[in-house]
Amino acid sequence: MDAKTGVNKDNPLALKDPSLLRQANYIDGAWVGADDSATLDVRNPATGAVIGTVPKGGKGETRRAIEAAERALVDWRARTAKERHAILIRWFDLMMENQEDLARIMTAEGGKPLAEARGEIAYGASFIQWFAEEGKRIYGDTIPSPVAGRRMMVIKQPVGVCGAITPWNFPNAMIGRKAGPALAAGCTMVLKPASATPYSALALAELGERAGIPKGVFSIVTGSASAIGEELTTNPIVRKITFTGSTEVGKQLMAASAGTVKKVSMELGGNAPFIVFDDADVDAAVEGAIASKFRNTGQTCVCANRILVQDGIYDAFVKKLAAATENLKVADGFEDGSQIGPLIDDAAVAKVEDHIKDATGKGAKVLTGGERHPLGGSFYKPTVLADVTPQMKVAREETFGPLAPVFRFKDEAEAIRMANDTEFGLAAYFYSRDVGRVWRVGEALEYGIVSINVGVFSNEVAPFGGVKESGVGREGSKYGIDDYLEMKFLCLGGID
Ligand SMILES: O=CCCCC(=O)O
Repeated sequence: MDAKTGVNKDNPLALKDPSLLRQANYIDGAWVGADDSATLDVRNPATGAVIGTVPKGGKGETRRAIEAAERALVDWRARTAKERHAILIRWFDLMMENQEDLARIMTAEGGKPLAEARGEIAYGASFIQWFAEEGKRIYGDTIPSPVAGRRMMVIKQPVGVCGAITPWNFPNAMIGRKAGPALAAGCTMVLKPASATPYSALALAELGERAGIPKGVFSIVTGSASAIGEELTTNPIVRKITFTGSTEVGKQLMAASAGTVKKVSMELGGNAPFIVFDDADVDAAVEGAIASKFRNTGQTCVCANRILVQDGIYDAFVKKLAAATENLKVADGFEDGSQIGPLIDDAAVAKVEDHIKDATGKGAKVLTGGERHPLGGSFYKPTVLADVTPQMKVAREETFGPLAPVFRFKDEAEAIRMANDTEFGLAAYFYSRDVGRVWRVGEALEYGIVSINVGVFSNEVAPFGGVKESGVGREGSKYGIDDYLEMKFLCLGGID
């Protein structure tokens, strides 16, 4: 037993509170199996070992969760923001009190290095705390009427029942970022977590129940993505779909939601450029590139996907980047000091390999990595490629793995052209110490987020979201609650 954390190091899933590892669905305030008792295995990607099972739910279970959410909506939206705030703050407190157990569950099912997993729990919880407060600030408006004898007002009301689909790469934080604003606004939610990482979601439902979230307000259905997704997107009771995941699946969900004209929030794929100009602080840029590229083993929609470096500093930059990459510790997420964990599955490794093969076949050079890690399974060595060109697959597709391809550019105009030459528009990064360039490039990049001289920008107070095929809507920040509200215009006459 570790004296500091109280956790059994020989069995990392020997939790301080074992009842957080829930292997059932949470529907209408009850812990239940699938109707036909079918289950799905959940595996640890570091070892391939089965950790446990969860119900393989489908349309019927989802429909019941939606109907429960509709019943629960009546009372939940009628409560004061202050009452909802009290429950959400209890939920936040419980998440932070159980940070270590929640992080261990996340590392076991998603492979994320434990230090990063702890950080994600705090990040996910911060959305619950932030939106608990923002729920108290849902203001309306009055409008001076152009017609005598009338009064004009705008009020904001909860959208209603929301369907949420969350990814495996941030199995806690993406729930906080969706459920926080939804519940604070007075909406209810049915959530389908990724099949690879359901336990993080179920643990949050367990803590939500302890915090006093009423039955039906927040249900979780694990199981078949197609069946659950179909019910969520076609059931007319559901008024909003919120999704974080690939652009391909996002488009399918948007098309399916069109039949009942649901509101949608989509946080989709990226192809983030990371531009380093000649005038940058090269050491700071290398540090930022490592943080951005290798966060969550490169499996983040905002990870640098294309590193664009200006001619004058290209050689110095790639040398330093390769050296820093070589120093990263690849290990099981539970091992002390692990910085690069396993990829989520074999398909993810195959994509990295395909991008490297394509690039080296067209002239790119491997500076470090470029092969599977001796640990085996889905561990891959963090890799730096030099002499990468726009003709290679890595220029167009999101690798979603520990591969840093470094492109070369001549001047500012070329860098902007290369950076914007993609259908995606989520996050972009650049390093420069020229204040004029900072404004010019910041304004010219066609992205929802532009991070300047900073490698990791995410937090609960900032708006997160993309343009072009990277998505619709914003999460987090004072704007994030708007996606869960409808505006109503009240026009009052006949009172004078
Ligand atoms: O893959 C994208 C999830 C969001 C990451 C972040 O919030 O920084």
